[in-house]
Amino acid sequence: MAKPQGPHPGLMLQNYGIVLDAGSSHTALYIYAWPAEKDNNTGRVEQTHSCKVKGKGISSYASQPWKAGESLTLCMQEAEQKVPNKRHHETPLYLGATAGMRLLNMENSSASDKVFQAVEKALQKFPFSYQGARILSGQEEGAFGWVTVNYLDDLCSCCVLTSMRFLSPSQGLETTGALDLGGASTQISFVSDNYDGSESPSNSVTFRLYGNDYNLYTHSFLCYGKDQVLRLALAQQTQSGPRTILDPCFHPGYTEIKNYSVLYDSPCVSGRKPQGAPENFTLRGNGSFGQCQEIVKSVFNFTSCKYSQCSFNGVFQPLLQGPFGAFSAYYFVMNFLNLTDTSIPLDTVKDKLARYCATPWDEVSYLAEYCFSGTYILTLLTEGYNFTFPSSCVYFQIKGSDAGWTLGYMLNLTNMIPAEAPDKPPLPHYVWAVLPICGKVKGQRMLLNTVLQITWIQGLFRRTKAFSQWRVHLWLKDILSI
Ligand SMILES: Nc1ccn([C@@H]2O[C@H](COP(=O)(O)OP(=O)(O)O)[C@@H](O)[C@H]2O)c(=O)n1
Ligand SMILES: [Ca+2]
Repeated sequence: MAKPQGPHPGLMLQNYGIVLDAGSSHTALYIYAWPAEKDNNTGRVEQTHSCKVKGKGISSYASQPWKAGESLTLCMQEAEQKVPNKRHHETPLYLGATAGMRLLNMENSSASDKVFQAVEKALQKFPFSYQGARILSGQEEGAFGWVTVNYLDDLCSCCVLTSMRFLSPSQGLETTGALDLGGASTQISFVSDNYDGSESPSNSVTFRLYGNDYNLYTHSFLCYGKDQVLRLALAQQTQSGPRTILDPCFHPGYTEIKNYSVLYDSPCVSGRKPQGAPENFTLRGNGSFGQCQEIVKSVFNFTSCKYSQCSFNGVFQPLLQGPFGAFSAYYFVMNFLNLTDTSIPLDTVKDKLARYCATPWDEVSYLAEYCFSGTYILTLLTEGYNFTFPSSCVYFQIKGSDAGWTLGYMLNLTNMIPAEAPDKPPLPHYVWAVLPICGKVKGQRMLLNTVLQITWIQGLFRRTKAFSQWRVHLWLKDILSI
């Protein structure tokens, strides 16, 4: 179905918003734009530009905080070029930091404050409307990722419509879960019919969508991002303080000298450094997927669960309900390994990964960590969260690789999607629903022109004024592909 024609894009006055994603491994800047017209009922927020900040994440500048500010300059100058001059002053600028800064704040809160001061000083030099820099809670990170996933077009790139059913508004609209894998934390967020938020309320975020209450389940596992999990796995293997380890998660022929102090310099493993360990140890790869998976499994705790059911580490998780969009490192790693096709049987995926891990290092020769990361992702999904493949619809790409919490964060803070909401019935009389079965997208698209009105019920963000005014209108369009 053809999209509704608006005015010529060149004639349209655009609004802009800028979000800096200060992740544990690096910072990225995103520019979003949307039509400024009032009463515009086709308004969509689109990402118009992104810029990857050179160097590491801002938490890595703990001992030289001014450098954290400086590191942002080039991308900010680029943003000055990309946003038209006359819109600069009205363009809100946000910086949200995630698990890297969460860990630094736990470890050394004055260092974390200094990093924020430096970042703030640098950002305020630019002509945008600076709205603050802060650490997102894990819940916010998960919930905003979910908002983004459900806002983006082309949600169901791995789902085919195998059945259509009518849903009355009281039955609600099927939403897509969000899986975010970072370097230092990982988030899972989804709506499950079996979850009303009463069990483990700290995992619950309640939205009101079209007069329907949705209980979003969300959890962020700090230290379970892929870079920190690698530390956990290495800590597991070096508890006796050896000079050499034979690591099955690295390719045969791979060797690396690792420093004990550097490895154990993270709150995720602190206090576990073996007494009397030498300065360094040598990591030698032996490329065995099966053994690697055993090590990776050992970083999950499955023994205690005080709830009706848990994922791991005693964390409550309701029954999975899909489809799910997996982004950030899920996408980068699985795309690199050519394993994004979740319709292939799990054993085939494991065979492929086993072959990759067993490939000698001199044939791979760069990017040493993909065997480990692939093994971790597979283990996290199947053992940690209990996804079954190929029947669980998890798709590893959402419109490029830029999906993340940033768009959802901006939609919320600008209080606007669309601020100029049209007076439309909240739901059409019928809604097509998708059964999440993995496969190829075929055929035409249905236009679902729908307004999702989200009201934050729980006082998750009570402390900040902007959040207490949460009232976001989301247009979900084109979400169904048949
Ligand atoms: N092209 C890219 C970009 C990032 N990544 C990884 O994606 C993860 C992004 O994490 P992040 O910096 O957002 O960290 P968190 O603060 O979200 O935990 C890191 O592990 C990066 O190494 C990647 O594998 N390939
Ligand atoms: Ca991230």
